[in-house]
Amino acid sequence: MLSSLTAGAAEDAAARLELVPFDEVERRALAAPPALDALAFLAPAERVKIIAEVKRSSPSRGALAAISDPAALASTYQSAGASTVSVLTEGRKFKGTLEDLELVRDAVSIPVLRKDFITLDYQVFEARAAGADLVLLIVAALDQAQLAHLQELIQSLGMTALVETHSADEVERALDVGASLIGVNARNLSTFELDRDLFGTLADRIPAGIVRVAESAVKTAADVSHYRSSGADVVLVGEALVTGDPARTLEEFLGVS
Ligand SMILES: O=C(O)c1ccccc1NCC(=O)[C@H](O)[C@H](O)COP(=O)(O)O
Repeated sequence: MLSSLTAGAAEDAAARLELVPFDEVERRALAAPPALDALAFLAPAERVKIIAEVKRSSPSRGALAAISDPAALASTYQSAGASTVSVLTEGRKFKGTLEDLELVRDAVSIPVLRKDFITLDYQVFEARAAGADLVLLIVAALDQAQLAHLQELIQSLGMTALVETHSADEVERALDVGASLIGVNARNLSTFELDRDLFGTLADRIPAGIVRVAESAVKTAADVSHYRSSGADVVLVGEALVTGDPARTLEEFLGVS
């Protein structure tokens, strides 16, 4: 599944490249207002921080929420205490768009993450042009040379890469390219199996000074608490927020010490 998602996202980017040539998207990226310092917003603190996701649909769960106004949802997240908003921009399975990201960018003053299947420089320039401060890099979708190159490109544009892992070997690969923000996704992106204990088994491999993000599979505040007690600085939540009352749910999750 991961390889088909990645191939589909690259195909869609190639179609957009026909409309907006590479040089133009690069020019827009370089002309965009500077990116926010996401690491400052996500730095370890006394309380857990939350990246709140705009998620309409997913391959594992199908349609989750209509979300006709992503900007309003993002504003709700910010008011309820989110430290960053994640926007799924993949269209085929997640029903997201880059326009969603632009709308969210204009609505909030906290960092915005482009969550997609990124393999191309073009997608990174698109992210910056749309106002993203962070870009997701999924280690399993990239070889080491691509990972190093994209991480460097993201940094050179003033953004931060959230480098996503799912095994000890992938954490090593993230460290090798100098990632400063490492996510452990509880979801196996090929089988969709969820393992809430995976973060705890990998957290010690991520040295102090690097921000640790536990991603996916949060249903209740007890799950946030579980990640926090296993060493998470930040927890990334999608489905539980968009399918419930986003403000109340987020406030409840942030109540975890
Ligand atoms: O969510 C999916 O089904 C999925 C399937 C394949 C690749 C990626 C997928 N999701 C992306 C994410 O990692 C999540 O949207 C994110 O971590 C939030 O997860 P959740 O809180 O469980 O909605």
